[in-house]
Amino acid sequence: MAEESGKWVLMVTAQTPTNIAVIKYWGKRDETLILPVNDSISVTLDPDHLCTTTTVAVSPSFDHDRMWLNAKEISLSGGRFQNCLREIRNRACDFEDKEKGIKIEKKDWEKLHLHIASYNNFPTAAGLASSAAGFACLVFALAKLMNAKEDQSQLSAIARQGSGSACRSLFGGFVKWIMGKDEKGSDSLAVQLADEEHWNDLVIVIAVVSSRQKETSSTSGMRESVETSLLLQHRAKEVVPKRIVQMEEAIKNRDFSSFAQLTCADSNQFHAVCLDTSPPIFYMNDTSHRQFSTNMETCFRIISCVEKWNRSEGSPQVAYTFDAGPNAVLIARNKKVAAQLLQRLLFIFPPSSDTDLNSYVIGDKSILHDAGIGGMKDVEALPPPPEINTVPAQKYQGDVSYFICTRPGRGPVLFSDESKALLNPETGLPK
Ligand SMILES: Nc1ncnc2c1ncn2[C@@H]1O[C@H](COP(=O)(O)OP(=O)(O)OP(=O)(O)O)[C@@H](O)[C@H]1O
Ligand SMILES: C[C@@](O)(CCOP(=O)(O)OP(=O)(O)O)CC(=O)O
Repeated sequence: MAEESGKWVLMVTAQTPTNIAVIKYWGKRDETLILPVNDSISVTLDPDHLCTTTTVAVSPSFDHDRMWLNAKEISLSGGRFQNCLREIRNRACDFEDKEKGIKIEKKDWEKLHLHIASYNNFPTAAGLASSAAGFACLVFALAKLMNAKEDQSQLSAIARQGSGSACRSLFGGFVKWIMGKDEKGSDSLAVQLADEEHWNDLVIVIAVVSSRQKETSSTSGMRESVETSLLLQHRAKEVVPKRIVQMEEAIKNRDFSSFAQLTCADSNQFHAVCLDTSPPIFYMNDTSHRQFSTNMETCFRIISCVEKWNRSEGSPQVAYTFDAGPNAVLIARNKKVAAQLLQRLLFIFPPSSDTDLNSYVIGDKSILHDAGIGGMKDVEALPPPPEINTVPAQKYQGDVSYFICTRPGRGPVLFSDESKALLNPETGLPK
């Protein structure tokens, strides 16, 4: 290490996207290494709207590893954090910055402690894949800090040990997590199927029905499904392998009909597996009982709205998918369809009277503009969707918390601009 070893703090800041699975990962064959029972495929979401930013720092003046998540100090003692830290430290290489007088040899990384600060710009642990963006960002940033030479796929195999779905957040666009065969997990990693430009017509609207923490975590939910659901075994062995081939083909050919049909069917089967679990798991609800029926009904209303519209058009316009929570991720075939979708959603789920439209529809505001909606007057004037045949068409004001308009997005990036760092460059403590 450099002579004036107490003086310096070396930092790296990175930003990493979340992802939404269109062929779901549900079930592990190895709990510690996080090896799945089937391949999965996801779409990376635009980090401009949903992302994690993480700063990692190292300094001889730090006396133990520390982490702050969303400005609160959290423990790093959990096995998943420890596994990621150990794997990255094993791959650390020599580093030198002559200007700053910093020299770290491979063997020094073992002894040096880390400070980590991370911020999710969306709700944590609410079924919006915070663990995916979070662990991907941690591993990506640490790999850069420690000068590791691994490529993105090799890094994905480390992020996987933090949270399975995290391995898919190491790439932008369309990503496949190959389940692999190796007992040690060396071949269970993510690969990019196509980048974010490949199918840039797609628009994604997320209906945030609840941002509360869920009752059954994905980790324990899938463990219970592996132990008790026969449908899960059938799904992993017979259904998913065929769907993976079809989904890869649909993505390659930008075949929206096939993409939508597979996405909806796979989401529905994942929730069917949850219901087939003993005791059954209902993810389309909320931890609070008062909200239970409302959230459940909201999910079914969204599914029914999309199903009816798709049927009336004769071919799918929108795909829906739900992870381990009640939030609907809706993928529209293009911007025009997305504007029509938003009109339908705002007709059925107008904001409560005390909610401002600007905070009710966030993310890419151009979709609101394309839908011809500039204010509450335009929302009130929306006609009922023509395919709805109940007269008068029902409205469910306040049943959705807010909508996020986004699109397929890029993979992790590094920030060279120090103003983006979450740690103070002098002290290594949160800013
Ligand atoms: N930015 C982050 N950096 C590191 N770890 C994070 C970060 N954000 C979340 N996590 C970890 O992920 C956990 C939350 O994961 P969990 O699977 O419960 O929720 P989720 O990922 O938001 O939802 P889901 O995976 O069902 O979509 C947190 O308790 C924390 O351990
Ligand atoms: C429903 C899912 O979102 C499940 C995600 O599970 P996690 O990756 O959060 O689980 P662990 O590996 O135990 O951390 C489907 C998916 O993302 O493929």
